Amino acid sequence: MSRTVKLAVIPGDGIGPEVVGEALKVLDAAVQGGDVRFEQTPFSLGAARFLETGDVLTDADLAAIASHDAILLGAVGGVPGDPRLANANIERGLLLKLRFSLDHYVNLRPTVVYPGVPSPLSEPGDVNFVVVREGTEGPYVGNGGAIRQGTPHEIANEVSVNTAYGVERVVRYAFAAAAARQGKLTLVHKTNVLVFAGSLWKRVVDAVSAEFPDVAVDYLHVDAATIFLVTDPARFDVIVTDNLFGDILTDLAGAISGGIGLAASGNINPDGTYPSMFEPVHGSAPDIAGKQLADPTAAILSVSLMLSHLGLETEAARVATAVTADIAARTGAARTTTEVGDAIAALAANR
Ligand SMILES: NC(=O)C1=CN([C@@H]2O[C@H](COP(=O)(O)OP(=O)(O)OC[C@H]3O[C@@H](n4cnc5c(N)ncnc54)[C@H](O)[C@@H]3O)[C@@H](O)[C@H]2O)C=CC1
Ligand SMILES: CC(C)CC(=O)C(=O)O
Ligand SMILES: [Mg+2]
Repeated sequence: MSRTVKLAVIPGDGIGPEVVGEALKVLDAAVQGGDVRFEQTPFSLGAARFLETGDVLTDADLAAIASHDAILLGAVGGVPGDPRLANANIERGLLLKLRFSLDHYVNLRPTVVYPGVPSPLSEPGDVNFVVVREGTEGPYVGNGGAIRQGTPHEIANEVSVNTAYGVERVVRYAFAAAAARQGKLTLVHKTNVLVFAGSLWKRVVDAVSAEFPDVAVDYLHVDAATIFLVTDPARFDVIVTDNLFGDILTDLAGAISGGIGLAASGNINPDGTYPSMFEPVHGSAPDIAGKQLADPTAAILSVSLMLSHLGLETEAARVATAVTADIAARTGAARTTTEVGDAIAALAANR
């Protein structure tokens, strides 16, 4: 029986359109000749759209996106410091609004060191872990404000919101992920200083652990976690952490595993009430945009995560295998964004 998947595509800004173009090329190659068809709807959103129209994300945009089965996003955001974007708040008004409105409470960020990949680690070892980052709470909720702004007496607050409901559901997801993997869960927080939020996270992990007796639980303060991600990343299986720590740790995870151009992610609504959204971990990289210098592999691997989420495991594996083969064959010679996409698409089509 044939199946149609409605895919919302948000290429975004900077290198977003470049990497999404290659990711869609690989998606086409991976599903060609099969029973599943991706019906794509492009959405022009991001800094460029804001500068043109003044809109960031309208209610109509959100409703239209929500009516799809899945979302593929490149990256959004302009050149940091661009005064024309000072009041736009693209990241919060677009990216975070999508994550919050579509209840993407699991931000899933796997890290693997692929064979042959140049890693800055002297001994990368068996690096294969996944960060389960909370996606709808923490300091990113926009609960804050400033008084006496612009004066020497300014006070700016940015409150981290952690609810028992929000923490429990992501922790439960992380335990289930660990149980299905190597059976090890590491909570990363800063319980020694952020005592209220930290206490909640710790108590929830302790309580949920009773339901998963086969999962070994570990705890690290976030500063120590950055040490071990560099010196002993093989110790990690599943890391569960809040929105901010997860954001920071996963750029580091990208860097130790061959570069941010390889780091994929899924913003998951595990309940299936809303479409999940897949995107590379990286941003819009204005410094290299338009130069064919971006590595599209992270966006391509995000397509693999999307296919797997949609239950299309054969197609997901086809993309992942093509990426693995391409990475293993990399010689260090520079290739354009398009050349990398073409090579991986050819491998994904060759079966
Ligand atoms: N999910 C999203 O849409 C995100 C958006 N942003 C936004 O992106 C803009 C730029 O942010 P930055 O802090 O510079 O982070 P960034 O991730 O865009 O870039 C950091 C560094 O990584 C490099 N890089 C990123 N992706 C790459 C790729 N695929 N291949 C090769 N090199 C790559 C860039 O050239 C840059 O040197 C900002 O407006 C920021 O707010 C940042 C992070 C995530
Ligand atoms: C712009 C941020 C909200 C997004 C980000 O850096 C991320 O999700 O990794
Ligand atoms: Mg980030």
